[in-house]
Amino acid sequence: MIEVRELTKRYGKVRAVDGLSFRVEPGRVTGFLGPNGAGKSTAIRAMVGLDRPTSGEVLVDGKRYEDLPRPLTTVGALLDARAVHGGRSVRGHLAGLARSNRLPARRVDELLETVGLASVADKRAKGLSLGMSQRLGIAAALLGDPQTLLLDEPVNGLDPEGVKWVRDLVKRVAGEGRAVLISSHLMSEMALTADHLIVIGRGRLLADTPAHDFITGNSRSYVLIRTPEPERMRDLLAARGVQVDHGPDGSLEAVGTDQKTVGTLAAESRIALYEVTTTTASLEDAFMQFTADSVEYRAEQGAAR
Ligand SMILES: Nc1ncnc2c1ncn2[C@@H]1O[C@H](COP(=O)(O)OP(=O)(O)OP(=O)(O)O)[C@@H](O)[C@H]1O
Repeated sequence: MIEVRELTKRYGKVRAVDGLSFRVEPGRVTGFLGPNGAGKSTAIRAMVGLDRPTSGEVLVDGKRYEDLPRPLTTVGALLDARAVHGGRSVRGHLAGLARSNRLPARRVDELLETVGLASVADKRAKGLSLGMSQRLGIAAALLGDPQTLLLDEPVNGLDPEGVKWVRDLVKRVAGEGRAVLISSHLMSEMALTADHLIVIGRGRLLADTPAHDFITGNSRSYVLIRTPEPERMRDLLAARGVQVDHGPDGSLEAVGTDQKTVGTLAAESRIALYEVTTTTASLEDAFMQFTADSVEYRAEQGAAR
């Protein structure tokens, strides 16, 4: 479990992270979202002691990273997949990490199998494709069998099979009662993977909420109706207090009702229906809506100063 407490990190005049507080709880996958430059990587680096906070702190299982006796057995992280010693082989890279962290050497071959790199174990780590480097980085993060896993953009460069592999892996790891934080710009993937979301913008916390609530709270679901008699249909729904907007191509968008109600009303009034579809927004829609609002809000705040 990770506890971020009032974390601030400044680079010169830039507040990369600004008074950020949240927890990464065990037993679930927490998605870490934010527009480019929001401060996600900086926050993750601070969690594993690679960046010293300007103020505030991060606790991993109640301790600061630098006070952990054997950090890799507590928290594993994938930050920059390309940051490996190029001259070493894939196996050599993991074996070196295992040795310096007093971890059993047999873990290395186990993990090479787990992440699907056994066949390239003797290749130079530098020659790996981005996707394979990501797998190697994930293997390194898992080496100490940690209770907390931090993955910064782990599916970057992976093919669809690799993306699914990461999704299944993090779900399994969280299912074992571990804490997982994963950042990604692939919203469709986050929607399939994350149980909980932390959304940040300009270094500040914007949302800390179950993924499902974030999507329903920041998007509009409606019943799309196509009929040759849109005006009559609209009046019927409006008379029952349903908000009806005009969609593209003469369609109607009814908010706060369902397909059954629409179908029954139309049948009772002998109105033909060509289409009745419930439309729910995606995480991507919700994220765009949510961050657009926050950008506007921040711009106004900035102007008021
Ligand atoms: N080492 C550094 N020196 C100076 N500025 C930095 C440094 N690292 C990050 N920044 C700045 O801090 C801000 C946050 O960057 P960070 O990489 O943490 O964001 P991010 O949310 O991970 O972005 P992305 O989604 O693009 O990866 C940016 O304005 C960035 O330019």
